[in-house]
Amino acid sequence: MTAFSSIAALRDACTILPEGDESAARAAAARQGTLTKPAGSLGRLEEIACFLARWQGRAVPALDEVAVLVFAGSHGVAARGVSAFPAEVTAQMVANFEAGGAAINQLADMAGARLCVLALDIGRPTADFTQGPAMDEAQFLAAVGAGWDGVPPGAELLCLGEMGIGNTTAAAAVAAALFGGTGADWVGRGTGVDAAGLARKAAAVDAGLARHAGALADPLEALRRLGGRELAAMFGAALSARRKAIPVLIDGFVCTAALAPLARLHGGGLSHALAGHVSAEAAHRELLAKLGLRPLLDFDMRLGEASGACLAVPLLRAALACHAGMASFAEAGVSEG
Ligand SMILES: Cc1cc2ncn([C@H]3O[C@H](COP(=O)(O)O)[C@@H](O)[C@H]3O)c2cc1C
Ligand SMILES: O=C(O)c1cccnc1
Repeated sequence: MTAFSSIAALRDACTILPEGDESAARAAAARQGTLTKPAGSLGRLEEIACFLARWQGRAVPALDEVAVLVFAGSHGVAARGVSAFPAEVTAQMVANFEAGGAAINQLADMAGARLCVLALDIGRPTADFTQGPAMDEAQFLAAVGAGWDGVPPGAELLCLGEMGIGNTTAAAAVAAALFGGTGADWVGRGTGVDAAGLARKAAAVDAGLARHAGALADPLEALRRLGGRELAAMFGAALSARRKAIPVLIDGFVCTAALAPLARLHGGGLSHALAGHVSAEAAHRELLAKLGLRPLLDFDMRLGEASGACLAVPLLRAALACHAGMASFAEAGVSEG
């Protein structure tokens, strides 16, 4: 049983989205106005406190339960020489996640977050999208459903990330389908391909865009035909989080491209999400700009795995420490301006 029995049912779920708790957001903003600091002086920390209030539905939000979900998938397009690493690294890294040896294990620990890794049929790559749809409808809905089901109900914040050799090519193809342009506009070095590898990536994206041209006006079809299981799962998880009133931290280029169809289907589709960082992957800055997302960090990271999302968690904790812990002018006996 998957969460969605058809693409039409999934599309319906994407078009009617809760807008968050306006009164909790207002109460948080009012509280910020009473705290012992000049109005607005904590800048984005204040915005973050109000954002978390809106999406958690309480004036004083908490981050006791932070979940990190990393989805792994295998890509048919990897056979086209689009990555600096062989496809088997995906399964090897899943084992590394399980053994605690990857970057995300350390960053999730440091962030006080619970890491969950979900491998999605990694023994069975998607189809090469230059030849046909990456996933058939059943495969796509199963992956979206795995993401939907993977969100822990009690989470107060969800960090999303991925592992999948070749997936910066899939992400570039999805971004090009949603926002226009050619492969060259959206591909980057990924794991570190050379100039010839970069040209192969651009050519693969262009071939995919041409192959699926008639179907790409539909954001869900773009994700199904050009994406991958871990991208579809991140999309499903972000949609589920929206329904469960759980705010989301987006990771890098791949994660952003995976969630972008939600913004294309619904104007405010990603208003429950913050961009944890801007990745060094070439087109991430542009993709965030297209989505109106301003990254929290700009750290030259280009890893994926939810690493950039996790690294931003302490900023959210800092926002809430001030929001919950500061005294008001009245409590502290400080004169107001
Ligand atoms: C050891 C290793 C660990 C990783 N962790 C994340 N990625 C990242 O690199 C991959 C995307 O880059 P490309 O499109 O060039 O293959 C994804 O698996 C992504 O999560 C890794 C890549 C490698 C090699
Ligand atoms: O920004 C990303 O998501 C990214 C960049 C390089 C490799 N893998 C992921």
